[in-house]
Amino acid sequence: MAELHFFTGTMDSGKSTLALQTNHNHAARGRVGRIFTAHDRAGEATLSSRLGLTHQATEVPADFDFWRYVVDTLTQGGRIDYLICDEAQFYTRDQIDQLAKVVDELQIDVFTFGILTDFRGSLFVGSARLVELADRMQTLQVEALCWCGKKATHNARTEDGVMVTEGEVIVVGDVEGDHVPPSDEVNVAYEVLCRQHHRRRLTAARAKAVSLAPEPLPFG
Ligand SMILES: Nc1ncnc2c1ncn2[C@@H]1O[C@H](COP(=O)(O)OP(=O)(O)O)[C@@H](O)[C@H]1O
Ligand SMILES: Cc1cn([C@H]2C[C@H](O)[C@@H](COP(=O)(O)O)O2)c(=O)[nH]c1=O
Repeated sequence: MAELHFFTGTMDSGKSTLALQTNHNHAARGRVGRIFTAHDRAGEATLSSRLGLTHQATEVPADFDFWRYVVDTLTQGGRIDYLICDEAQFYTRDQIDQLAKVVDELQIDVFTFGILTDFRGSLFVGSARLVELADRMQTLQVEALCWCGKKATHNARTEDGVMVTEGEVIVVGDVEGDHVPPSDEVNVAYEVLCRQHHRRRLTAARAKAVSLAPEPLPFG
């Protein structure tokens, strides 16, 4: 029986790596798949892992119809055994419904990968629908960690180093690294945090600044 799988975890938990590994293992056994992604950091129509692997993919804009794509391919004599769908948090509700229909009506396995919640801690549209429809939902085993050492559960967004909770939902970016933008641009980055530190807006940099601040003198 074909199934709709949803693999989830915070940013930097290995989802894209697993997507590429899943494709590799199925392709190695002669199965024929198609790879999709949306707004990957590496650019359009690319599925990229931080471990260095990349693969050409089909970009999924909001008006892309998975059902039509698969039916058209099969009608033209093509073969599809499975779909790999990365950055699935960005897919629309309709697109997730189409993926479920592909599984049920065409017996094609669908493997989706994505983060659950946005920088505010709210479910992404695509992920919410996957939670509702997936046959299997699995959280990645390699846990990303908050600066305090606890399991990270939230994806914080920073602008010039300051955590923000308002703005556009979709802003492509990476967990903090060496990237330094031109001085006239806002430096948007992400940092994974535990719930408590996300709630308190306590990023690693702010925690460090607070711990280095001199103690106030006691009043006599
Ligand atoms: N230099 C490195 N050495 C070893 N592992 C790394 C390195 N950089 C990133 N990783 C690992 O790569 C994984 C992130 O890969 P990726 O598939 O891009 O994550 P996601 O798609 O979930 O954002 C994490 O498990 C992280 O530990
Ligand atoms: C939290 C959050 C993230 N994004 C973007 C940032 C990255 O480009 C992707 C996540 O990619 P990853 O492979 O899981 O690291 O999503 C966003 O647009 N909005 C957000 O709120």
